[in-house]
Amino acid sequence: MLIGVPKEIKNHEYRIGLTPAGVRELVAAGHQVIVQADGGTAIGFTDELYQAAGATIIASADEIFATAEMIIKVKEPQPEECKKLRPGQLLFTYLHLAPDPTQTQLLVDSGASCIAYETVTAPGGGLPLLAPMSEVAGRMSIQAGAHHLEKAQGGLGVLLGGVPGVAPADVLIVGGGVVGTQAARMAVGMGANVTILDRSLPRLRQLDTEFNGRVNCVYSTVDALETLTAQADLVVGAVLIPGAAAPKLITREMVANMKPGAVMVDVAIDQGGCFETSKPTSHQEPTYVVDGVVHYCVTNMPGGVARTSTMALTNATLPFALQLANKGLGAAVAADPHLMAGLNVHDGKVTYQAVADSLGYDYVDPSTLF
Ligand SMILES: NC(=O)C1=CN([C@@H]2O[C@H](COP(=O)(O)OP(=O)(O)OC[C@H]3O[C@@H](n4cnc5c(N)ncnc54)[C@H](O)[C@@H]3O)[C@@H](O)[C@H]2O)C=CC1
Ligand SMILES: CC(=O)C(=O)O
Ligand SMILES: [Mg+2]
Repeated sequence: MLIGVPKEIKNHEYRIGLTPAGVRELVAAGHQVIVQADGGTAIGFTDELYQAAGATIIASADEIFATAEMIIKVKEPQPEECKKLRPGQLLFTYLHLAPDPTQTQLLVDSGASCIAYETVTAPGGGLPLLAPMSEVAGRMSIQAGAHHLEKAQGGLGVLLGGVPGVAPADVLIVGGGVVGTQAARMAVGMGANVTILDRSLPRLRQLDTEFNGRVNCVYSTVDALETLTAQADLVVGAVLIPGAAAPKLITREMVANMKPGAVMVDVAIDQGGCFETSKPTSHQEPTYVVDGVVHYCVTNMPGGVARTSTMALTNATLPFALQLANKGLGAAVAADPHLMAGLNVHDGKVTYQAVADSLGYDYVDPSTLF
């Protein structure tokens, strides 16, 4: 198969769809890979490294989109990229369609087959292609939160761990999945007083055991959210209903009752955000203030540590990219229901239930198509 890897064009997005090591695996399996010039240069993956791995370097994104049978990317295609997609072409990347009607319509119109990393599933549960970036974003959420709590960044002027004689900061993490767990690990490591809210009791039991009582594990209710947001110095939004728009759990009134200078990091912003006051921001201008509370809502947080993230992402996507390249879309998804779960749009149809429900499309069950 001819596989194309364009350079990412989202704001401050330096990740790339494949590492040179990933290219080498695909080439060894008999495939051809074309990579856009300078696609990975910013993170030390030079054109020479891609060539040494067996890729051909192509100057323009236009040529890659015009010729490749499968496009491997990182971020959801921007409108100019959506318009380059063709019927029968395969797109393998993050999509986050439920909160994004414009992109969804452009992908439907393109006639391409679009697999969303974030809805591919695993036999033991979980989301194997979302997990590595959730690990990164969870860890970064505390780093970003700590930074923006500094006075010069508009924050309250609080040190997460406190010092002997001064109590540590209160960190509230809403959602105890991959992002929430990694955020808790970092916050505990920095000495904060950490509370995780989740709606799943089995998950709260696991977290209680994992953190050996060092983290408060609390069932998520409106009451708990109201009380704990008012006390918090840093709130991390980390809930997910796979493929669907995030529920707005923290209301505008709750934000108004928070301490001025407190910081909220809404990691769930790529699914629309779980705070009523959230709106997407970029690495260039990551924060804004509502009712005195600093909001950090960067939709591509892992792009900030793009070298680590590119390696972590390729580790997870490569086995699926190989299946798709070796077998072609139809045979690959027919053989693997977990990969089929990733198919969000195919040949002008919406093939993921939560996206169809969120945006008012007819849902077409992909298992009826292959
Ligand atoms: N902004 C960014 O750059 C990035 C964003 N993300 C996003 O972070 C979010 C979280 O991802 P993961 O941790 O991987 O998901 P996950 O599925 O591992 O965890 C989500 C958790 O939320 C809990 N939950 C669901 N509804 C809830 C509710 N009403 N109240 C309390 N808890 C609830 C679930 O029980 C689950 O434990 C996703 O939207 C993901 O796309 C992930 C990576 C990067
Ligand atoms: C998951 C996601 O949105 C990201 O890595 O940017
Ligand atoms: Mg995102």
